[in-house]
Amino acid sequence: MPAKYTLTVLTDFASAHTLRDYPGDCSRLHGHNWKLEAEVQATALDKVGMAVDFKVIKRAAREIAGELDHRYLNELEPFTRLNPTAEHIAAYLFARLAERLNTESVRVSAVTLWETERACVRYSEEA
Ligand SMILES: Nc1nc2c(c(=O)[nH]1)N=C([C@H](O)[C@H](O)COP(=O)(O)OP(=O)(O)OP(=O)(O)O)CN2
Ligand SMILES: [Zn+2]
Repeated sequence: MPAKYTLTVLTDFASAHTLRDYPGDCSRLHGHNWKLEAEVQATALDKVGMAVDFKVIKRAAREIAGELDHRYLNELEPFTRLNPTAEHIAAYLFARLAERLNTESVRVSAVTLWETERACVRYSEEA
């Protein structure tokens, strides 16, 4: 079995949302300090001995999360039509990160999105 390295970086953003059709108080405007864990897997190291520089992953995660920072998520695509649940936000962040970071030897393998200190969702596309 080939070697596999899993790298994880953590970033955060603050944003507000309302959950449409939610039968409870989350249907009212409220905010979260979201924590995003971006997980990247690689099977090879470069000549420095890195799978991928943490800085590269951090920059991508910060820039993409930054677009959601201090925003009302329901006003942003794709959350004008997709409910901004933790599940949908995690899937969105996964797709954006994969688009930016995936190469022949590096793949975004999972995104874990913490909505509160006690609840998170992990999104991946593993079989
Ligand atoms: N599966 C999901 N469940 C919930 C989501 C979600 O995105 N996916 N979102 C919410 C709300 O956004 C809500 O703001 C979170 O509330 P809650 O988990 O109840 O957090 P609290 O810290 O306010 O509640 P405690 O009960 O004190 O932990 C709800 N569910
Ligand atoms: Zn919420």
